[in-house]
Amino acid sequence: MNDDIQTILYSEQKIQAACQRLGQQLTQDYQGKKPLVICVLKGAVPFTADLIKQMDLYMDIDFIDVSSYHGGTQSSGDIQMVKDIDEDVSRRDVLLIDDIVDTGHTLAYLKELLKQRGAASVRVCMLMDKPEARQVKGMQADYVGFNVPNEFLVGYGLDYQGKYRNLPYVGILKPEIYQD
Ligand SMILES: O=P(O)(O)OC[C@H]1O[C@H](OP(=O)(O)OP(=O)(O)O)[C@H](O)[C@@H]1O
Ligand code: HPA
Repeated sequence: MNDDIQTILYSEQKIQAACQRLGQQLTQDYQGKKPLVICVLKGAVPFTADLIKQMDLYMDIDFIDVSSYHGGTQSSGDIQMVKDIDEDVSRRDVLLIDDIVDTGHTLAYLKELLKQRGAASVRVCMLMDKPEARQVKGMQADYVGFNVPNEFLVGYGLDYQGKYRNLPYVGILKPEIYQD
């Protein structure tokens, strides 16, 4: 699997340092609160697992699964709910955790959903932001680990055709691996 990678952009060490920095900031900002942390499946699993260990807070954790990349490298823009959360979000301080904001369609859908359900506050923590790919104007995360170039990335949760999520780093695939 590692042989399929052309370039490593964010090493395991850099990612862990980002988790530590973000975790400290979140610990300060949510002091005295008990946020409902929502991990966006499947890509945010490694990031959520590492980030919450750096947050010195009481919290509830839930999971939501929405999908718009149907196997390839292009967002369809059509978001489908695959698995909803179990918790009631009304009057909760919600912290949404995802691996990447790219076109912004997923984030726009999730923010609207949580607002409609009556969350007291909704903040978003992303490991990566790809600003050049944005299609939904003004869609931003409140906390960001890295601003990334406009490339299709894999690893640390990010997949290509379901693979590479378990890489401990984020990188770019060799061109011959892509099939679309
Ligand atoms: O800003 P966008 O263009 O909407 O892209 C961002 C979303 O795409 C990926 O999820 P995906 O839908 O591929 O599901 P997955 O996490 O299960 O891979 C990623 O984890 C984000 O949730
Ligand atoms: O660059 C990416 N790689 C994998 N999945 C993604 N989902 C949005 N952007 C990406």
